[in-house]
Amino acid sequence: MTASTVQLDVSDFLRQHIRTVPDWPSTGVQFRDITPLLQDPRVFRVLIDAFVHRYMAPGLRPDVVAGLDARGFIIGAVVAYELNVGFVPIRKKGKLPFTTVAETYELEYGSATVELHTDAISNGQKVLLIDDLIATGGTMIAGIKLLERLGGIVTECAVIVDLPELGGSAKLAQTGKPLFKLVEFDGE
Ligand SMILES: O=P(O)(O)OC[C@H]1O[C@H](OP(=O)(O)OP(=O)(O)O)[C@H](O)[C@@H]1O
Ligand SMILES: Nc1ncnc2[nH]cnc12
Repeated sequence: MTASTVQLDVSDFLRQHIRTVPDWPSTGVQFRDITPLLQDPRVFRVLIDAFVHRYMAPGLRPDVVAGLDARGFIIGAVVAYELNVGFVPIRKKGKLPFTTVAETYELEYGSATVELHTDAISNGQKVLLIDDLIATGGTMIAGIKLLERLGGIVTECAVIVDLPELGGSAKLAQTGKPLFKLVEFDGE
């Protein structure tokens, strides 16, 4: 069995546990809800292990994991713990108490600002940036900008779900940052 065959099986398995909610939070949005992936301990373990196995490899092992508010925290923190590296939260505006750097970006349904503590990253640290999903790519690219403003090197971005129709993964590819994704929803 080839490695790509194994990855496809995991992808199909995880896809079955993602719920699609039509017209939420607004008309026309097909919301991909990852909470069922977390509810069943067996599924949650398959999900986390898919990330951990990849990033345990010496060439891909980060110095730190950064997670995007809020669903990126759920998986990012567990992956960091399993890799025995630290975890850094990138939060929505107004939540971090210390001095911050900030980036504003557009979403599929609105706009947002994310912030990072100025002492969260050391110069030259290799960072794995994790979120649950990439849609337009605004959140992920804002996260990369924040981490790199502090001297971090974002070696890879990782998500559970890619929505390629919304253009985010193509936009991210233009930045030269690799994207690791487990499930894709395209035109469904
Ligand atoms: O690629 P983009 O178009 O930027 O969209 C992706 C982002 O949107 C969702 O978060 P949301 O802002 O809804 O916040 P939440 O995690 O707090 O629900 C999702 O969890 C990603 O962070
Ligand atoms: N369609 C979608 N489903 C879940 N999270 C999202 N974030 C942005 N677009 C989304």
